[in-house]
Amino acid sequence: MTQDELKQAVARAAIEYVVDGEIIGVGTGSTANFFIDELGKIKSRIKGAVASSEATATRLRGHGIEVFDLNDVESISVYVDGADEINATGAMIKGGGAALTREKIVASVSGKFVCIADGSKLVETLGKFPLPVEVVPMAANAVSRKLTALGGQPRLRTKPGSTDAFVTDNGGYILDVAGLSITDAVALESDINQIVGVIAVGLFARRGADVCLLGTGDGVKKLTF
Ligand SMILES: O=C[C@H](O)[C@H](O)[C@H](O)COP(=O)(O)O
Repeated sequence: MTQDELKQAVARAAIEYVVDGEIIGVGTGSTANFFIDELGKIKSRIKGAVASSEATATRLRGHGIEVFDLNDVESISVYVDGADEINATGAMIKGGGAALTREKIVASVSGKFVCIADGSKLVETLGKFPLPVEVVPMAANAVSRKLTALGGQPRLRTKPGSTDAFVTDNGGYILDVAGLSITDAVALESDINQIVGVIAVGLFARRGADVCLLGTGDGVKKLTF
């Protein structure tokens, strides 16, 4: 199976977690897009969705799914999203698609986090994928120095084909931090959160996934944490 076929398989499997009549939290990225397309096929079963990015909101609306402002929602039963890396404890690196901050917010108010990923995302130790850190633009260099002191090699994310800084939905910049071998994800998440100027770090450790649907050549494997 191709990587897209694996992503589509886990997206289809995630429909099992949809609670009829409820508002569902929806992540961002290519795997989440397959899930949105599957949601579109059963949109009559749900009340609507809370999106983790403008791109996800646009795709949801394209399927005729109502998108709710999180401030107008009391609770979310299930949040479905991809990951850049996930380890055996359900801790993840996220933010490859620049949506880490809103993803973390929606995940934090959701009852169950269902991660959907192709098998290549399961790793023994987090950190081979550069860790995204969203920062207040004026603090980019100051935060970079602190991340270097933590042993990382931060690089400012730029727009494709440009040297201009990429700007997130929230008006932030992203530092992608390479060179980290993350053995204590909870501690590192807390340390980076403490750095003044950091908006959010793409380390989902304190609030990791509850379930991971992993697409492999042998079918969809379900990991629970
Ligand atoms: O910011 C984007 C999200 O964290 C994505 O879930 C993550 O980057 C994985 O994306 P994809 O499913 O495209 O590999």
